[in-house]
Amino acid sequence: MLRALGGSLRAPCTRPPSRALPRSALARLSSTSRAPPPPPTIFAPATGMGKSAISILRISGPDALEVWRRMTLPARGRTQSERTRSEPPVRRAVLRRIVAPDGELLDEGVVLYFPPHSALTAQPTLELHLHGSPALMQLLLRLLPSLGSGFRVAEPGEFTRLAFEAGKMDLTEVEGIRDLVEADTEAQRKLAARQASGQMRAAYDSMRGEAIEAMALIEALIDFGEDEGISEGVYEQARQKAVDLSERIRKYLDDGRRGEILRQGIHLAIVGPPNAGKSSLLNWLAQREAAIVTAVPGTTRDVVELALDFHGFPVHVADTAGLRKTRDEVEAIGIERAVAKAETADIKLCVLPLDELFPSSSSSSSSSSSTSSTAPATPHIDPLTLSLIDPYTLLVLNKLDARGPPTRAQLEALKGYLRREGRRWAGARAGAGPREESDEFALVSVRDGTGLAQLAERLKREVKRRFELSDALEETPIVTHERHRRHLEDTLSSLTAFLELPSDEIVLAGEELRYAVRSLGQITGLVDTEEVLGEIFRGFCIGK
Ligand SMILES: Nc1nc2c(ncn2[C@@H]2O[C@H](COP(=O)(O)OP(=O)(O)OP(=O)(O)O)[C@@H](O)[C@H]2O)c(=O)[nH]1
Ligand SMILES: [Mg+2]
Repeated sequence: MLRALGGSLRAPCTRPPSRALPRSALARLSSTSRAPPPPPTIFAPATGMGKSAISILRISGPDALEVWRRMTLPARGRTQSERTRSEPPVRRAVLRRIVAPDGELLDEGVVLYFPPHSALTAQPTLELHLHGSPALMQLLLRLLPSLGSGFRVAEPGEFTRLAFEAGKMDLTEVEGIRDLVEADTEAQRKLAARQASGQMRAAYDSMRGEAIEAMALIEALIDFGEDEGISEGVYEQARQKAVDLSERIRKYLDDGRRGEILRQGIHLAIVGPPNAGKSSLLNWLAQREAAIVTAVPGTTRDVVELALDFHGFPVHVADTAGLRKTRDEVEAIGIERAVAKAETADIKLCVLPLDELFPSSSSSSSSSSSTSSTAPATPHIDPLTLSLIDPYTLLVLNKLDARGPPTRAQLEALKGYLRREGRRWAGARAGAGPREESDEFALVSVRDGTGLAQLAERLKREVKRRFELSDALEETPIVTHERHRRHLEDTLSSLTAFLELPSDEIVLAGEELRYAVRSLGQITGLVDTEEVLGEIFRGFCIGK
């Protein structure tokens, strides 16, 4: 709706003068082509479009004060001096009557004025704080264009783009604000706030500073080296700077993609053989009947996904089809999807039913404690399930209620079996003593709830260990966007190329360092950003 309105209100674009035009037309056009056209005055609701206590309409551009002059009047009972005020006070809330250009009273609200130097957009900016009526907002959006041809509805992210173009924000801060608006959970909010506050800008600016220093040394060698007898250690100094910077960038890149994963959500897959209790576990995590549970093995066919706020972390949980050999075409597709999900998951919960894991003891489930003296049967896990167990997999042994807790000897046998099969899993430690056993396997009964609180606690520890941010950026270097990672990788390969060059290839060396400086500048938007700007600002809502 808003987009369509904006499209129809867009100012017609001015074309450059054509040679075929008659003289008079050319003269007219050339007089206007000398000065760039004035920027438009853009407007949009800064708050949601639903009913609310207050909604804010933001207007920014050279003609913003026209709205004050033609669509506001002093509030009832105000002094004479306020009646005659032609300009609003700067950055001070004033109560005004809001009127249509034809004089009809529309509302009474608070008006705030930011002159160019204190407005983020660097343009005169007015905010009307109105009663939160969608009808009123719609009406104002229709009325504003009648104030002049320069008025139009803002495009998504246009206010922020003006702030970027005015140098009031860099690209990382812009992305941080967008992420803050999009944040669903506490961890995402924290990450976005860190970025929006300029922490990452500072880090990337200082990296760029280091690259510039190295480049300046090489440039000095190129310009003056031989003639002016610049001291010998200069090339070595530049090399050392490049080595240090490469090290720093490697630390950033080696973050396990924590930032990107946190922003987009942690992917958790529940995998395991059929009938293990995977869907039951999903339902417990979701606290609702999200997936079908039956006693029929192979109940879940497709991936069932849901998004959770898990202790402040955004988690996408996927319940998957039970893994087994099958001739059933539909089930086989489900299993393929399950494997694909598991392979791209950040964390896996592999659910193994105790009664199938230790088959020989199933007949003596009631006397499991007495079986500890006899050698336990070798546990068995289906090869497909086995192949998915990796250091990011928590092993969940389910159906504790049905067969009693496994003996220590059985758990040792299970560990031995997994190790012989070359599997490592989250919490597995060589020679771990009994005290760590609770970390190695989660023993649960999803049916009666035994062990589930401990499992949730264990999962929380795993998520925090891998994704929690420390407050200081240098302690937990983190890359939040794929775009930043790409530029950092480019920087690193330029620095590596520089370091591999023989010292007499000084011109090429200078060129490689220039590439490095350029790639770092692209992260914050200092250079060559036009192609990425559209991409970044498109992600904003109208009014930001
Ligand atoms: N005794 C017992 N039964 C359980 C437990 N957890 C699940 N079940 C039962 O095991 C059966 C299978 O449970 P599901 O959650 O559907 O198992 P699944 O792993 O999703 O099975 P598929 O979708 O077939 O792969 C159901 O009858 C559940 O009620 C448990 O802790 N103890
Ligand atoms: Mg299931």
